[in-house]
Amino acid sequence: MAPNSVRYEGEAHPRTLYDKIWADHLVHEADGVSLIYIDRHLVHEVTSPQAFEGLRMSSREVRRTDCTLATVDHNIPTSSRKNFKDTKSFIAEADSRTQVVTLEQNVQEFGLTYFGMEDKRQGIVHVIGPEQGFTLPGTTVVCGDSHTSTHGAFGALAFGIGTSEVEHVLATQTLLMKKAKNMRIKVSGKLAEGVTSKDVILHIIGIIGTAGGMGCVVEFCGDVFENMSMEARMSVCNMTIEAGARAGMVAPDETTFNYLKGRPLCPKGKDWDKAVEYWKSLRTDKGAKFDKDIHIDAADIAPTVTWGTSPEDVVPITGIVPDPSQATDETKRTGMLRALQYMGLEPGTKMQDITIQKVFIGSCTNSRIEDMRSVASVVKGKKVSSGVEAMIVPGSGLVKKQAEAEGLDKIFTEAGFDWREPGCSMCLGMNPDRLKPQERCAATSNRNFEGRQGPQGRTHLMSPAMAAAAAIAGKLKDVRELLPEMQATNGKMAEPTKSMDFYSEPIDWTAPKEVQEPPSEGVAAPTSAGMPQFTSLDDVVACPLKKANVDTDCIIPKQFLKTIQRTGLGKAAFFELRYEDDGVTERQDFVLNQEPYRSASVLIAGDNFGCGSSREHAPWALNDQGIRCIIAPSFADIFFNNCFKNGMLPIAITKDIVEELWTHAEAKKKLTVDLTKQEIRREGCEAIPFEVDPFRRHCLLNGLDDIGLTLQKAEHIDSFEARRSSTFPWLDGPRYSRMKAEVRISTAKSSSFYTRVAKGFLGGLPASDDRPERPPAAQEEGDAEIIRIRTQTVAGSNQGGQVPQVLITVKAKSKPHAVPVMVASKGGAKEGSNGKQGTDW
Ligand SMILES: CC(C)[C@H](C(=O)O)[C@@H](O)C(=O)O
Ligand code: SF4
Repeated sequence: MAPNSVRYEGEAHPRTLYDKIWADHLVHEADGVSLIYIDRHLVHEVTSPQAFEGLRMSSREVRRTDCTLATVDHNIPTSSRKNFKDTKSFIAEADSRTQVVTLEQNVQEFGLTYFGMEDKRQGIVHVIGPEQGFTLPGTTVVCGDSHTSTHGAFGALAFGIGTSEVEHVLATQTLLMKKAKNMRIKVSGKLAEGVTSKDVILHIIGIIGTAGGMGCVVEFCGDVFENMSMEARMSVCNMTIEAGARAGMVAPDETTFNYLKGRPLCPKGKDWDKAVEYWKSLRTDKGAKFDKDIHIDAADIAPTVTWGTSPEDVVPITGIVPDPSQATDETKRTGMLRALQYMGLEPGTKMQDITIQKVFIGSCTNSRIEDMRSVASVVKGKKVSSGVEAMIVPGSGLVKKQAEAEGLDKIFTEAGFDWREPGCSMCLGMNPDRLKPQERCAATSNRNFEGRQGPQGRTHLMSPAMAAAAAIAGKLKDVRELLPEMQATNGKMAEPTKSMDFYSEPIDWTAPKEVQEPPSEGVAAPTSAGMPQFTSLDDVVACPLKKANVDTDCIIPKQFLKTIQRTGLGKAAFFELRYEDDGVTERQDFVLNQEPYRSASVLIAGDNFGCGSSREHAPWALNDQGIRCIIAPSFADIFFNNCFKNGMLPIAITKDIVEELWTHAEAKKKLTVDLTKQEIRREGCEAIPFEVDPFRRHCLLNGLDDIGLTLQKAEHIDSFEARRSSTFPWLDGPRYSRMKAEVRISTAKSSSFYTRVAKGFLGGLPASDDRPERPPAAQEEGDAEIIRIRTQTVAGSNQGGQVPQVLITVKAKSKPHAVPVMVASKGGAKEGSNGKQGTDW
């Protein structure tokens, strides 16, 4: 099979890079919904516990352990690990510890490769993927994290997903999706010295806004991106999510191939040649259509900084704090006033007059080796201004090691910087690194939302070079003024001392540990039936939340992300808007604290609701607070998606209607949201029709979960995987063929035996949710050993019907790990996941 992208090259229907990758990953298409295969799944501790628990509850396994890579980054302290014994004793904060320990247990139980705190490859999930060559051109890459867009720098289709989708990918290696629109952002010309990739992306967000890329996959092109290093491209793609697009990408080229060659998980030998040949085909065809097109001149870009609480609040460093009275739109003006008050700034203040107390260099945007070099070139031989605390947090253990090999750590510490261990650190402050209230920080991270780096903390986003300049000056500073001095000390700014050899040092791709018996052995738990239904909300109060760009950090701040449950988050909803600083006293000016809105089940909000982080904790918190439906002019893509996964209905409707509904809600009048008829009704008014995707509507009305539905398409996934193995052999992990062989060894001798066991098991399957016991006689036969028997229910072909199946996990006695074999089902579904019994799954 030729890859789809090659087959169409140059034909009558020119296609974009995104179109091609999409086509190469299409497993199945029906009713306007596509089942897309996922090549690479990165996992971290914050968004995975509930997903693994979901697998456990429904007795499911991780389908492609060889395509899944886990690490810890958000919760871990970045203090020295010299005395590290284990996570339990190292992480002082109880909830953070629980989340990390839970991941450790999950990777053990499900047999996943894991870079834990003792592993030098541990780091921020978006730094380690590319570093290992796990991220490859032409692949689909997902993670329960919005900055997965980073990996698009390699010409991959990479995007963040919610926890329900994490579970979906773990179980099926696919996602149900709708194709996004194509958007092109072209930046032509040459960047001036002192202007970096971070300035480019901040400038772009300033122009198109945080909702500018909504519903689109962005392709960055033009000489500026072509001339960028991979690190710089990653910083740009990383912040595509801040521009409202779920994914951003740059076509792979020689820079990409040079970066990748020799990395531990990259194809080798003939596979490398074959891969490069395919990767070269991954370019947008001449004449391909983009739904949105933006052109920017590189000469217009200056070192750029943020002044407010949204990444679109940018000005050149030579600019001033803007004046809200100049805003044309009322919601915008109110937003600006609030931002200035929060940031403690006066309109008209020169940006370079703003003094700072903290500097944070790190995060998945800017914690790679080039960023380290860039900072070193500015601070070499200088001192951090007195009264400023400055920290540098490398993105991974390998970045740290390389920086130290290059002597950069000495430059930092001599200048007065605190040189830390890798992690997300003060980007989000889920670990102990946080701003104090009112502290002002020059940060290289990607979000300046209220409370992001610590409650009441004030964040200015900028490039590593600019943050370094701020550290030295004690206030925001134009790094270009330092250029002559820097040239005298360093030669050229950020001159790369290229040392790829370091990265190509052979590293073993950890073999998973022996699969352990899970605690919930044999539990027959509801799966598809677990999703609440949504039909209508009759005669209910709606709460008017007259605010645009409500981000998910605002819907639920970081301190509540440490739970390993999906429930109990109601109190956390809008925590900082809702409570005074004591966290208990309600703010009277917040609408959800007023009657009758306190118990509202419908929320009517402004544009771009739910932007920012992919945290599914946001819909969980709203749901727990009693909100089942959100009406807004537009939604951020990931949040929108996450709502449906929790039986909630987001309705996108025009601004005029939203304003009309605000007035109606302010008059405390009731309304009905009817999904069956797809309309909003108010007494004495005409019904307002709304659009909802037919597939999602069907799932909501029937309370169906996607995983159950997808598992009905198992044979499509099987045959896609077989095609993928022959067309893109480099995408299968080194253990994959062994895994398949093992199943054959295990089952060939005894497939009828397994079928007998399974049928006997199904025959005795109780109607209730009593726990059937594993028959003790069925422990082993021949070379194969049954290590786990579970029942699971999947949605049947009849709407909403539940079909029990038996999943037997077997392993060859001589081989180290286990593979699930779905052998029989009851109630009309075919036997075996691939039409055969007990083989090859
Ligand atoms: C915790 C995670 C869901 C979140 C994200 O999606 O971005 C985090 O990384 C962030 O930066 O806010
Ligand atoms: S944005 Fe910050 S918190 Fe989120 S993954 Fe990146 S470094 Fe971690």
